[in-house]
Amino acid sequence: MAQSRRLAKLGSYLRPHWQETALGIIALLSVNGLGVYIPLLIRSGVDTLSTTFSLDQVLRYVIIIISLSSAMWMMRMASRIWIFGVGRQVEFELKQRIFQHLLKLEPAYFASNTPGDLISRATSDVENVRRLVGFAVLSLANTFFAYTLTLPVMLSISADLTLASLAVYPFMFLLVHLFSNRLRQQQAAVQEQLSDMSQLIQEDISGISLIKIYAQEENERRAFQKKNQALLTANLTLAQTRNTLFPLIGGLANISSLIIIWLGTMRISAGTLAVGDFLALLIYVERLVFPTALLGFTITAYQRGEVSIDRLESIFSVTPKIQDPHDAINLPISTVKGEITAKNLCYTYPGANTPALDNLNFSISPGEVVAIVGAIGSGKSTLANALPRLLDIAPGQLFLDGLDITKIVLNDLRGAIAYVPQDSFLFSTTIKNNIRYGDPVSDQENVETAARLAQIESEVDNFPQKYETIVGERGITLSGGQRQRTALARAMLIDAPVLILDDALSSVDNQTATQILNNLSGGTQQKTVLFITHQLSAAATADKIIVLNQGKIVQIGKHTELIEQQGLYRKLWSQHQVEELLS
Ligand SMILES: Nc1ncnc2c1ncn2[C@@H]1O[C@H](COP(=O)(O)OP(=O)(O)OP(=O)(O)O)[C@@H](O)[C@H]1O
Repeated sequence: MAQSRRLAKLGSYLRPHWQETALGIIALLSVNGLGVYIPLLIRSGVDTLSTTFSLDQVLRYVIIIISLSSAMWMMRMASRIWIFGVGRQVEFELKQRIFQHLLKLEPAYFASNTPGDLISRATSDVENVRRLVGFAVLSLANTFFAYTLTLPVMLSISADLTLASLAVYPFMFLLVHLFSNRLRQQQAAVQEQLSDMSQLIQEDISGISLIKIYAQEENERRAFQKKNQALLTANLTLAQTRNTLFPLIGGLANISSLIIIWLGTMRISAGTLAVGDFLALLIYVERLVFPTALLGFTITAYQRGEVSIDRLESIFSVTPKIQDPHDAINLPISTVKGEITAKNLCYTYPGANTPALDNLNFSISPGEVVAIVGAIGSGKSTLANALPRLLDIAPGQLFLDGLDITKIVLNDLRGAIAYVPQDSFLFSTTIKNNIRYGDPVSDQENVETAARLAQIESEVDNFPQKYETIVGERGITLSGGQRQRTALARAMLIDAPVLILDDALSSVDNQTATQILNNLSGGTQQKTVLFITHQLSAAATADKIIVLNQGKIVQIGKHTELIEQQGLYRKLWSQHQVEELLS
């Protein structure tokens, strides 16, 4: 990103907090104003007292200087509170923005952007921007005021001494300039390595059982060591650059103090410089040493923040592909009948060579129970994901109640569909909250009814905490079948006119599956059900079966019709019967 655009972004982060930022900067200005005034007071005190010494005078100077120094200290505190506070606010808002933005993006985005990388951006990159907005802004403003206010006064006291003491500064700025590009690149490398490592940790923790089953601990350990080593190398390279630059800056800044002491004392002994002027100059040079020595840290914080701005903006710049069109049509759930039509429906995954859905045409009447069968990878889940627009389907191909799904308000479309995906994901909360996820205010009775329809009720009753049992990370871990039926109960709780089950009964035994299907047909007279399954005995009970092969519909019909035809369904059915006999 170009420097000007980065600055514009930085400005946009600060704009909502301009008042606190302005107050902080005014406070810094006052700090530096007092920082210039106090040495002048000391000079006048020294000059006065060296001619007419009196204890009263000393006391007066001491009280004034202590009061002004206290005011300066309070102003410095206030500047830190305001500016660091803005940093924290910006951090909060960025995290909020990232999360909200991610929620708007389609699942395909998360297939190509790993959770580890996104987590690292939402944490350590946001942290870097906080330091840029807080520490770097404060430090840069402070350095700027220190120079612009102090230098004119120094020059007015002794131009040649001031210029002599500043002789080292061009070298200092040259150094900073030479190092800044290198620092930015090395900082970016550290951030990348950190993301890589977060991703590996995240993936390994999710796949821990697999690692153990395949005895890959050693390989994973080595892979981690490699990433960790790369991070260490990147951090050390960066530290090396910083450790070269910072002491060089600090050393050069100290040289300017030495120049003042050396030349100043010579002038005092020659009688061409007053002691008060010498003291004031020395204090000023010392005052400049700190912000100058800090310049290295400030620049690092600034550049680190810039790299992170780029990394965050690359998330914000992704526009959600699936969103409401400007002329979106409302479809209140109570009016939905559940008629589904596909006209030449095609879908190709980004980067794939062949379509996952290839010219599908079908029509499903309201209340129909339709089974979708076919070999692995034939496009069944893709079809299930297309209807609630989890995929970016082109307009004019898929219709609900005759309305193009891409024209329907997304929330209305999704509200009309209850969906049980292939992986029965549960949140780490109570069973009750998992079941009523789609309707969080639903009462206990509804939750229990849904659990009964999904055949999970008796098992939940056996848990000590029943529906309050926490599942997942810090609670009971459910079996695959229990997870599936909890996910099924979640879909059953919503009174949606369309129900999509993507292989949602694969982990339950035949008897339970049949019972659930009976509940489904009994309780869903008016629901349109799309039912993906590998269990052909379940498919046989459907009103209609759609047979997919390599993304194409190869057969549509009732079970009794399809087994009469030569074709894929008859082949699958024969295989199924052999499996039934063997089991
Ligand atoms: N995110 C993706 N990116 C690219 N290709 C994908 C993606 N998801 C699925 N595919 C491909 O699309 C085709 C259809 O996949 P889909 O998951 O719809 O099959 P399926 O019939 O549901 O299979 P299964 O019975 O195993 O669930 C497959 O060739 C698959 O490799």
